[in-house]
Amino acid sequence: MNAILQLEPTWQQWITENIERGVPHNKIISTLFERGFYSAAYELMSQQSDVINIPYIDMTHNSIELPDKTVKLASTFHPPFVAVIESFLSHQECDQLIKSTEGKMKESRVVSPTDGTFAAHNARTSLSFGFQRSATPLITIIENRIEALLHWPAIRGEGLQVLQYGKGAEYRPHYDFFDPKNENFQRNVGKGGQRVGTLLMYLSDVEAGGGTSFPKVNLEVRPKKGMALYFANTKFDGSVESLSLHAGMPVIKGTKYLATKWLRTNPYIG
Ligand SMILES: O=C(O)CCC(=O)C(=O)O
Ligand SMILES: [Fe+2]
Repeated sequence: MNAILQLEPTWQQWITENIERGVPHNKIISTLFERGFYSAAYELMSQQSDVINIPYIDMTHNSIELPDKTVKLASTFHPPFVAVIESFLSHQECDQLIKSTEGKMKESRVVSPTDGTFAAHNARTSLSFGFQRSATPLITIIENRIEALLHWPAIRGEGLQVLQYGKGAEYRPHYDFFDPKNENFQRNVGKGGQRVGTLLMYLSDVEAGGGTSFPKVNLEVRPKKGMALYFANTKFDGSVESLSLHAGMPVIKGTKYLATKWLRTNPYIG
């Protein structure tokens, strides 16, 4: 059964009447989000191609057909919007991506809240390497897959970052969006706008620890090689989603490899 049919008849009628009256889809979707009818909102988003201002996943089926493979939508959650996609990358693609960073990994950096520059910080103790967009044929394939999954042009994305967390390494609770109240906001959004969403791709299994946790909503996703985790950093109206606070939990046993894709509002020129 589709999501709109699962609504009370009065809501179904409300949607039909508003569409017939010519109310812009964006307005209807926005109201559905406000009222907590997330599935119906996403269903409406996937039925029309007007300008949609957030990335979205077609949740009408449990599998999603992407240009080069079919993936499985394993779990969804709201709010904040979180989706888990199984077998997004093959094991071979994961291994190849890790291999392409050999000898290139450096201490990860974070955007400093005090001056907006990138600097190493003890809140993020992984090693990382940042690729340019389309840096390798495999990265281009992955970027096209992300574009199709999220209905978001590849150009509105930063280059892929590959991260390596050894034992004890973590990324403490943080937001991926740039804080509009911070005076360095303009400097960070200047190159492509806000970071509207984040797609994490687990490149390895981890024996213990290393989950991605969302402490404000008591949710934790365990790493699984090839699995992807998407979460929205902003709401439908573009404002920041404070529930998207998240952390890479310390690795207890094993090594965690991850690829991170940050999506921007506008084309990102790196
Ligand atoms: O390591 C994780 O699970 C989270 C990574 C993360 O938050 C990020 O790269 O922005
Ligand atoms: Fe993050």
